[in-house]
Amino acid sequence: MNTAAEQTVSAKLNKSANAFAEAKCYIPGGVNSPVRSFRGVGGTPPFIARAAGNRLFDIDGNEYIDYVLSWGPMILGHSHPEVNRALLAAVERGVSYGAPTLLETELAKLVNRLVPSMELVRMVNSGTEATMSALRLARAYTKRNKIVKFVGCYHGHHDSLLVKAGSGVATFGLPDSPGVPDSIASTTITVAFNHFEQLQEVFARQGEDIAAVIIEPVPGNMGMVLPQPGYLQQVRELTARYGALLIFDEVMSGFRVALGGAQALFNIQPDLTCLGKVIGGGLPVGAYGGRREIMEQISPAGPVYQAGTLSGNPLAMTAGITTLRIIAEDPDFYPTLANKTESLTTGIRDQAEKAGFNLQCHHLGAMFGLFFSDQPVIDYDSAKLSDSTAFNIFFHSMLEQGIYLAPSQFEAGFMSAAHSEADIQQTIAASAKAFAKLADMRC
Ligand SMILES: Cc1ncc(COP(=O)(O)O)c(C=O)c1O
Ligand SMILES: NCC(=O)CCC(=O)O
Repeated sequence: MNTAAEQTVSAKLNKSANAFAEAKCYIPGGVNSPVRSFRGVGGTPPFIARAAGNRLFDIDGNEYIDYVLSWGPMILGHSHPEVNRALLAAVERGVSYGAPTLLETELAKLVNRLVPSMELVRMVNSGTEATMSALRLARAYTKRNKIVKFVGCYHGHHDSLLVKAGSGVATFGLPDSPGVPDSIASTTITVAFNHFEQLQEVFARQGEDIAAVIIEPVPGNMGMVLPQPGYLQQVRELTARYGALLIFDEVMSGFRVALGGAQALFNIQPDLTCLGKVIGGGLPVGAYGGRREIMEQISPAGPVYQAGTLSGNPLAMTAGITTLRIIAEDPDFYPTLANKTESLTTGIRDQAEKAGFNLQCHHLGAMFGLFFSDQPVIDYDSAKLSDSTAFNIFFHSMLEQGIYLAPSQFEAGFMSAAHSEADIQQTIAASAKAFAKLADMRC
């Protein structure tokens, strides 16, 4: 699909291409999550053999500076020695018990300390489970059925929220997924992010029926988009006025835009919060939590059922505890990450400008987004206006030069503690070459 850049990459990915072909014989599309397939940008995804620090190593012997970081979790970098040591020791004690452990309380306490709005915390195995369970709880607590979500926000792949979703759904240009019953989709109302008047209108018409508004406070699944000043506060006030719960989906922004997540940064207290990614330190963990009185509705404290054979798994808790302790201990951890992210995005934007391209660069904490657009990007409609062909060519040129970005314009990028100044300069230099290639192709 893509050009010379892609063919050069493919030549370096012979083993991966064969592995991908074989995987497709046994796994739908050859992947266990669609966003890994490179369907949006074309070409062969490198099959990864191992990872260390900020590097990925594929089975063809190529090495990449990684800005995907397993889609966000690896904030300390891959194979962090302290996390690995803790995990190896945990393996020796047995990998799962299906019975209470001290580790679960320890992680819940840590989360409560870092995100105080989460007075009670329930561990699950993924971000999807966290948002799915939070919606059920919100519906039960308010005795209302309708949910409001924002176009281009992604909250996982369960029925209620697979409506006008971002991430892979946006990348592949899918309308709402087949298999989601109309009866469920029709309980989900969608409005544009950053357009408070739309939310106001919805509440004016149906406010008494709305159980919850679920929002990515800093969306990262339509590319990375920033909330307009005061917007999240307005959403908070409106939901409170109508007795609807405000659910912050901080699966991506949690422990990433700041230690306490977007809610700490913008000083907003949601009723419920969903976490995932960083909280598991690379193992499968999600969590939801919030006001005690609401969370006490969850079984067995209350009647709302939610369960999990592997929930609170000792390995996952160990990786999460070790990661959160490390990031919480060092007061310079987030300022350093934020500076690195800013210097990366500023450097890339400067190179784009030199080559005559308009690039919208967003960053907050250790999260960033790049749009090939001369318009401000504030919502899904403006994100869609960006030039995806230019992005695809840029993406493949960067990959060829050993820089691993998310394979879609509708995804965010991530910085880790393991990225050095030299890596950032190498990435900026690679971007200069990628823009030069794009400029050549334009002529
Ligand atoms: C904001 C947000 N919520 C929920 C999810 C779903 O998490 P998971 O993929 O762990 O199910 C994701 C990522 O996939 C996400 O970015
Ligand atoms: N931004 C989208 C994700 O993080 C999802 C990853 C996946 O579904 O594999």
